[in-house]
Amino acid sequence: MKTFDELYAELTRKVQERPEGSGTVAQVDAGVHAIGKKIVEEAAEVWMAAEYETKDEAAEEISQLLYHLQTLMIAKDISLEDVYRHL
Ligand SMILES: N=c1c2ncn([C@@H]3O[C@H](COP(=O)(O)OP(=O)(O)OP(=O)(O)O)[C@@H](O)[C@H]3O)c2ncn1[C@@H]1O[C@H](COP(=O)(O)O)[C@@H](O)[C@H]1O
Repeated sequence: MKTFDELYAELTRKVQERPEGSGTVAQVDAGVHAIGKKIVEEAAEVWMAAEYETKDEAAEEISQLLYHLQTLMIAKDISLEDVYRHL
């Protein structure tokens, strides 16, 4: 189990170190347009899961959406503080 902040730190490290086989590195390299499409897809999956699937399935879809939002943040050099300042 990991927190939002811990995942962000892990993904940031991965993108800096570029380990072989990292999906995150591939996502960030694919760029903002590709990540944006993934976010829209994942958001729709969250909506559908919340309407028609179990609580646990909805939670899993939410975790995937949060992951893809973080890849966009990293691709755009947006820090946690940049976001939290608006909460
Ligand atoms: N939390 C996640 C995570 N959530 C979602 N995803 C990605 O999002 C995809 C889920 O999308 P879908 O359900 O739409 O599945 P899919 O359509 O088969 O996916 P694609 O064909 O589009 O890749 C997964 O296949 C992963 O590629 C994630 N990929 C990685 N992480 C975590 O990120 C960290 C770094 O991962 P790597 O960079 O891969 O080492 C690790 O701690 C991982 O657990």
